[in-house]
Amino acid sequence: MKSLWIVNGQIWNENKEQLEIRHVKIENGLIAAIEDAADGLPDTAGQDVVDAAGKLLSAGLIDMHVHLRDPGFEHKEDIVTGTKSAAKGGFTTIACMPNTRPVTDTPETVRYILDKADAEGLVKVLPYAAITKNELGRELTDFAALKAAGAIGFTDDGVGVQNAQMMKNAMALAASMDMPVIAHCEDDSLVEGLFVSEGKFAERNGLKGIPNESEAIHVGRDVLLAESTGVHYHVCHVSTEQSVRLIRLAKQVGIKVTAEVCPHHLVLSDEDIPGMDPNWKMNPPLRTPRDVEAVIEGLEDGTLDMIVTDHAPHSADEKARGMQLAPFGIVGFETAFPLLYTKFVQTGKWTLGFLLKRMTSDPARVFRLASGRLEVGAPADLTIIDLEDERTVDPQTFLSKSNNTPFGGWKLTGWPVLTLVDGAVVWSEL
Ligand SMILES: NC(=O)N[C@@H](CC(=O)O)C(=O)O
Ligand SMILES: [Zn+2]
Ligand SMILES: [Zn+2]
Repeated sequence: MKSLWIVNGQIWNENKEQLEIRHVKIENGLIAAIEDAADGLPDTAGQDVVDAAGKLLSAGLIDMHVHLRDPGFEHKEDIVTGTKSAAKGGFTTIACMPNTRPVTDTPETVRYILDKADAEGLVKVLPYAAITKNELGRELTDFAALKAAGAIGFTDDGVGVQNAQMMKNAMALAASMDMPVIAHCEDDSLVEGLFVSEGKFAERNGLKGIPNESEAIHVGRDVLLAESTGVHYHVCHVSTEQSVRLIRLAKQVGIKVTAEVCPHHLVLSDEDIPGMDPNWKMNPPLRTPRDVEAVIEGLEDGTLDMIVTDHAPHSADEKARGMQLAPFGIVGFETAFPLLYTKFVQTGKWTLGFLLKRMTSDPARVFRLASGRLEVGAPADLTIIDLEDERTVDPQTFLSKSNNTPFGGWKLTGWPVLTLVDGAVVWSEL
């Protein structure tokens, strides 16, 4: 079988904290060799070659929180368009949420997702299964059967598990089978009917806002339940200062908790919302500038382990219903890396290595994935990114079926140009 060489790529050296030019050889879907460019070009006669000169070569990005909407909401997205959109964004592994129709609460639906992703998807798809049947919070799903079918964890993302005993039972059962519980933290009684955060935007518009405690109350409850059950507990889309504080404390006392944060919660606050525009409506809502500072700090000190997009496509019709009635959620794959690169790396706040770590090896570490590292023997899941390329975000060009984003018109730098999964090019504009 032919090998593939990616020559002249710039690879981040974690120890030296700098980019170095390397030639990477791919064989049988794995990284077979990484050679120093100082030794000259390798002999590539008869083999495939991609020239990555002047560009970053990274382990493929990993996104542990996405909505592919398949089965059931294919007017928003499906496994083909969702994985295309992910590939274009530089992602090679994504984990999809179970708030589908039917809810991913049976082995059949888990297998449907895995089979379709295998046959038609462009990137690796890891399905989560629901904690409770139909995500209604009343009755646990069949964890053992769902795990056997290939689910990688349990979550009712989209809604919080309201009942503490239900959550405790779920955690105890998940712990007994070495599976994580992933939580959308939201106390319904504090949120009912509200759609923006407490803060300046709500005040200016005469709206009652969602209080920060609605999220943090669940985080506090759940870290205690994680402590008593010993489960690996993972907190979804952390957005408040209080949640960061609770997770930090929980980690300090050795509770097995991990957490994620979304690009929009790192970059936007409620004060940036331009008006009653549903493309700025997502759950959790954009919080105050103080919360934005806190989640950035949390990500920097490792309290928050990884960045996830929470890619949440909704159709133009659904988003046209106005701020109050439109569904929560924004798409994320095709802007995540350039957004964060522009806002945090180009400004000198983070190193490139830090951003890459939080989007590759950290999610891989937390969820024990084989990919996420650019090293010999690892799967050749790779992304080439043009760090000089500046483009204006045009939602109409998204490969996602949906274009609900607040970032339209933003000038961003650092666009993925080629994505490989198991050594095969799944998307390229090189
Ligand atoms: N994040 C969102 O605003 N929406 C998500 C649900 C979720 O992630 O909780 C969705 O499914 O649309
Ligand atoms: Zn959620
Ligand atoms: Zn979600």
